[in-house]
Amino acid sequence: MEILEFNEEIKFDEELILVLGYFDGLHLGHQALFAEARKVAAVLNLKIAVLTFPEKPTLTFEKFSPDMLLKLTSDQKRADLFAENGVDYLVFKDFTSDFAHQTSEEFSKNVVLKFNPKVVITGFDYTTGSDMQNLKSTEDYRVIIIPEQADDQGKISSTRIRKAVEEGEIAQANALLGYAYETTGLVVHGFARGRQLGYPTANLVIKDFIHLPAVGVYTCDVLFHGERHRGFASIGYNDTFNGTEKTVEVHIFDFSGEIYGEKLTVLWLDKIRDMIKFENMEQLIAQMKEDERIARRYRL
Ligand SMILES: Cc1cc2nc3c(=O)[nH]c(=O)nc-3n(C[C@H](O)[C@H](O)[C@H](O)COP(=O)(O)O)c2cc1C
Ligand SMILES: Nc1ncnc2c1ncn2[C@@H]1O[C@H](COP(=O)(O)OP(=O)(O)O)[C@@H](O)[C@H]1O
Repeated sequence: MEILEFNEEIKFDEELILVLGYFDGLHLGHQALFAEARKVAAVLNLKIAVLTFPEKPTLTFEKFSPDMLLKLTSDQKRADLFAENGVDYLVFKDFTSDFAHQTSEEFSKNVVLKFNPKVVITGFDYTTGSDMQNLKSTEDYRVIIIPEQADDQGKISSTRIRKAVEEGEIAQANALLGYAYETTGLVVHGFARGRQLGYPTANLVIKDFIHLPAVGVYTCDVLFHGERHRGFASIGYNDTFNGTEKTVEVHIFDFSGEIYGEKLTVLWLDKIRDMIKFENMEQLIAQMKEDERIARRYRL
């Protein structure tokens, strides 16, 4: 997959299938667009381009709050997901006022046609231009609009997934994403208490602007040095020790070694319980033993 910046000069000579959207999380609803794109691309023997934005378009329209920068995936994971979904050209455009204020006709001429598309694929609620129209087929390209993808609770949406993640409903979030929600961080030093508990934990500092699961204890898998290990993790304030800072910590089962400075990816699988403020360390250890049984038993 090639990653490109959309600018005045961009022009594809080959014909393409163009997919349009922001795609936070690339969830099952989004994946339906790419499934269609792959189908059409195979029939027409064309490559797939996606035009997307580095940040959410809402930044251009609404009063800023730092939450608006939070995403379901890191930029790296998002690029990986586009590649897994069959995208050949990932093209980024800053969603500026000028871009937003184009009419749909201008959008078609200044943006869509630069991709030389045979077919353009969007979601049912994707509108273009200041006139907020659905994109329409022209002499140059055919537009396919993918209908709403839903489950028994309604539309599959990034909003629903964000809510599930932030409420700790990880299994639900994963079901809507079609993959395990993940967080990548750098292993840094904590208070060196974990080893006393019998469960050394890699404390993660997270540099990406992403939604974190709710405070609690989770079953997880950990990607580390190209291998996948089962573990359990805690997100919270270490209440038993009167902690004041929120930490993300993970213990990897059947592993020992110094891993400071390493990058780990935690795949959140299921919530085990809420955080508890225990009377003493022994109670915490007893509970963690029970948590370990649950986490080890969890089957994907
Ligand atoms: C699976 C798991 C469950 C945990 N549950 C709790 C808990 O219920 N209450 C609590 O205060 N701390 C809990 N912790 C956090 C421990 O307090 C923390 O890992 C320990 O203080 C080590 O901190 P350190 O890495 O800074 O040394 C849990 C940690 C893990 C890995
Ligand atoms: N099974 C394991 N899972 C996670 N980290 C481990 C494991 N075994 C050893 N470690 C190492 O121990 C460190 C955690 O020890 P801990 O006592 O919790 O101290 P601190 O929280 O100060 O780092 C990790 O950062 C890692 O380098």
